[in-house]
Amino acid sequence: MATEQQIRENLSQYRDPLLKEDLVEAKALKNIELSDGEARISIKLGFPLGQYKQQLEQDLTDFLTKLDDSLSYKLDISWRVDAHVHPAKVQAMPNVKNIIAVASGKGGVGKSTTSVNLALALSALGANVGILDADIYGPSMPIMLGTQGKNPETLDKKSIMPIESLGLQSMSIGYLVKPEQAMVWRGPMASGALQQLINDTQWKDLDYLIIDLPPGTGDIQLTMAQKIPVTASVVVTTPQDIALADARKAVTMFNKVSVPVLGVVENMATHTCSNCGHEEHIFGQGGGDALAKEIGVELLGSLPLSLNIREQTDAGEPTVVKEPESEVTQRYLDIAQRMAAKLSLESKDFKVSFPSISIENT
Ligand SMILES: Nc1ncnc2c1ncn2[C@@H]1O[C@H](COP(=O)(O)OP(=O)(O)OP(=O)(O)O)[C@@H](O)[C@H]1O
Repeated sequence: MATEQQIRENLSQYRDPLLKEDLVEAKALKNIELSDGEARISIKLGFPLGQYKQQLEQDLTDFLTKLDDSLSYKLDISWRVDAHVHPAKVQAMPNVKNIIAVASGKGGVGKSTTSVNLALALSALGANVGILDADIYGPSMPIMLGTQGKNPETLDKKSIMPIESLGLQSMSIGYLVKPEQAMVWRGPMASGALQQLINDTQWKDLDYLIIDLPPGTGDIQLTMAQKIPVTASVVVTTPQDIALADARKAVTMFNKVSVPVLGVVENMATHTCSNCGHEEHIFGQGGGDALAKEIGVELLGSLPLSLNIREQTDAGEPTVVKEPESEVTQRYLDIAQRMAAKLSLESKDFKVSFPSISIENT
């Protein structure tokens, strides 16, 4: 007769492909109940599951049945995103469980396009997501989300409400000032404006806030990574060597301020012919993979150079919403899920129950 302990042991032999560890080790196993030849197993994961829930249910049932077919298995799989803060950053942001900064070593690699599609992908998986356009000098979020000309409401003359569209909450300096106005701001003023934008926005119950950082690894980026309670980061790169060298700088910057790097996303890795759909590695194969290995981070995934991505995102309907069934959307979903799964394991010993904000009077 099988015991609870045996089922736990069998379960611990299953390595989850997203977490890259077993579910017992990942503290996802919540309960096992045995009665009348049936094992009821409840599992709770720390990231949005989307379609993965059905797949995991099937894979686990098959796996457990193979090891012991004297029982039938009933799986109850659920998820909830936990709030994580880096141990060094004591103060979390109200209503925001996790902040993910998206960076690139240099401009024009498609960081904003990637940020917005990943934010939409996380939302499609079931999470509550916000996006903050931190590119003071070249805000692109209003165009990408089709929210140009919108003005955020203020409640009490201090806090501002995010703009909601396509299921995302968003905030951008582009909603508040004319582009020429911000262009003349110097470094400290730009950092100050940004910080105000971050502190004064009334986000509503976010699982993830994606911050689209300005390109580069200078003072603004460093200040932000230090002053904002960033939980983790993602680096976007293109396969060209020069971009790879710059991407390395971005990873080094996050290491310096002890922000975990969830991985690298390789953008414009291949070219998809808009006539025949043929995919070619125009910059050579495996750049992102090599970089990831060299600096010890994961390659979360690659996106092709595709006319659709450019046209859809630049027209305010990013690919993930415009073509939810497309192969490109599937890639964004896979990357988003890998990213969220990895984040669920970060500083798991430092989990805080949400909300937990400490206010000190000095
Ligand atoms: N995978 C892709 N395929 C085709 N075009 C892309 C892809 N990713 C981004 N682009 C296009 O490249 C241009 C630059 O992209 P984006 O603004 O996202 O880059 P960025 O790195 O955020 O730039 P910046 O450094 O100026 O903030 C945009 O016109 C965008 O539509």
